[in-house]
Amino acid sequence: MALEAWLMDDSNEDQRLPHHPNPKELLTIDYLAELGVLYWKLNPDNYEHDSELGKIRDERGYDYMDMLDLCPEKVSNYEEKLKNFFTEHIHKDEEIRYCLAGSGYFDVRDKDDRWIRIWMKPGDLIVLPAGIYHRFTLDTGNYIKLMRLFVGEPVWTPYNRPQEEHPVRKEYIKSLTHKFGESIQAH
Ligand SMILES: CSCCC(=O)C(=O)O
Ligand SMILES: [Fe+2]
Repeated sequence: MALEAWLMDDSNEDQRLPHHPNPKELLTIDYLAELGVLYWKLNPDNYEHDSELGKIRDERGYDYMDMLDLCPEKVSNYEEKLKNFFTEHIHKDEEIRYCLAGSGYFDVRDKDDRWIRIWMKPGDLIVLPAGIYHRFTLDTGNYIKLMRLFVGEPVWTPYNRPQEEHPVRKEYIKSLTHKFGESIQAH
């Protein structure tokens, strides 16, 4: 099963609901690629000995790895962390997440500043580019186990929106402009 991503509706319902538009319409991997979002489908049962994962890590320099098991028993300040994850932000570096169990939603802004919802399930590995506005929420299953990857010493610092003057944000907008021309708006 390929990755599922869609344009979110703008209802104020629970963030853990899918927020599918009516009619339901899925976006393509190419659409995400245009935003700089990368995606791989891997075998999550084999993550400790997976040569495909090893190859991606080698090629992209992801030498750091740890696990985030998002349940109240294993995470300190669980509620606060979830609240922060759902606050729109950017990072100076890529955000690389590999879902090993459970599921959840990564929301990213598209070039027209609309929310795209990406449903992460076991085997889904995504890379969000530095400077893209995004947020994360659990879905109604209420559980996810993620592998976090990074190049070198990890820095997880979020910079909450607005960050229009942040050099990394500007760089990201420039990369979009190269792809889409001048029609894209700076927000
Ligand atoms: C649960 S990992 C995703 C949340 C996030 O955007 C972050 O950690 O920066
Ligand atoms: Fe983030």
